[in-house]
Amino acid sequence: MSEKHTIIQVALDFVDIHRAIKVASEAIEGGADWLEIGTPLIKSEGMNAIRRLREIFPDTMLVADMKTMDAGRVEMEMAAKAGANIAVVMGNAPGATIRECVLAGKNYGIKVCADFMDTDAIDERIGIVEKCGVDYISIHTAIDDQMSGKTPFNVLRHICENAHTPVAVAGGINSENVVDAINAGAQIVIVGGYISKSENARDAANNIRQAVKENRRIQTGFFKRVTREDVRNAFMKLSTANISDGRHRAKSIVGLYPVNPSIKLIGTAVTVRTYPGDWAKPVEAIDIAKEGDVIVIDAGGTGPAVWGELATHSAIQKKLSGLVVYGAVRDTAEMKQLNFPVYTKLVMPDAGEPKGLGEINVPLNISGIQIMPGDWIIGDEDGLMAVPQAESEISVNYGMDCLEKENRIRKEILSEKSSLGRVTDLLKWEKK
Ligand SMILES: O=C(CO)[C@H](O)[C@H](O)COP(=O)(O)O
Repeated sequence: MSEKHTIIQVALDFVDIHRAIKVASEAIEGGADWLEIGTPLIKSEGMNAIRRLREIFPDTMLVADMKTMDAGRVEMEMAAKAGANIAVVMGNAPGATIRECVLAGKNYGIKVCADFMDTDAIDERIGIVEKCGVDYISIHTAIDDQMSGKTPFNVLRHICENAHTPVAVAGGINSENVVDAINAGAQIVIVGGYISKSENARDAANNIRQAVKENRRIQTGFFKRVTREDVRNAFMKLSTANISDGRHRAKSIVGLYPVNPSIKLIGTAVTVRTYPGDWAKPVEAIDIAKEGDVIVIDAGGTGPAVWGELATHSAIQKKLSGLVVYGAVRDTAEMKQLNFPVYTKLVMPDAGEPKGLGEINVPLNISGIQIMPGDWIIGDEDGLMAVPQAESEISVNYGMDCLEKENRIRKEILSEKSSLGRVTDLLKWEKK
């Protein structure tokens, strides 16, 4: 490996070989060096994925991300015989397994990379795998850990300074933070989602190449893990469908409809439980709420109205983000004119009385969905989602992952004049 040339390894984390081949071709055109047959692809297609990529890319270095934990010999042998140049064993696999991988690697002519994910006593472990004779080590933040904001960078520099083996880095590398990887001393950058989910994987690979060459951050709106401070901006990019998909088809709040369907609602909940038609607590809540909050009212799912034009003006004065009412509102013409996002069960002209019953900032349950004060409420033309405050980062990051994957699939459907079924090989994945 030349000292100056940073290796760009594209991780093909697909379940379908056809999509992996498309991205691999684009990425190589864009300047990627090595192709990684990702673990999902290996699990889905087996060693045939390596054989197929070897046929198409006879001269490219192929890395089989076997993530071996046991039976090192047979797994390295399989990868080598299928055409891989490098195979991956987990850095925290038993020492005996690492040794077997290295011996098998020598026997079958492939290199071995030890992959470290969320490893305790990492210096000690690296000492062990180096003693066993691995050829590379990788410092890796698992995709699932990335979703709560973790990155590989906190240990990377220390490892690069102390390891005796070339260091690779993986885990959310993109055209902005790849510079941090290089500056920390990584010799191989493993890039998965930033390239494989890009609508144009060629340009994405090229961006990584340019960023590395010029030691420059190339801004990207996607493929970045969001931290708590950026959650609101990230929710702006997501649809309620993305949010639901990202949390394993999480259920939405049903039975409420947007007064202004084209205006998105995003904010943190100030909750109100009141008696049907009693608008005292809803109006008091406006004064308690802070900028960016959404008032969520459970008024028993029935009329009379607990909210109207004057309350809407008041909420706008306080810079609130919207209103959700399990009950009734009125003055919807003004709400539309004022562009205030409102979701309600009912609309009716008759208001109730301000009796002062009920409570502010108590847990609510609307259509089976629990809403706590401070939870995120997101509404769009498809409906309403409530995201628990503690899950906001994870929810946004998995939602972004769904959005990014859909962007790539849409591009494949349009550019190939194809269909969702054909692009994703749907028949193969139907339940048997
Ligand atoms: O091995 C992997 C997951 O275990 C990925 O290939 C690796 O994390 C790179 O993907 P990304 O850049 O999307 O994190």
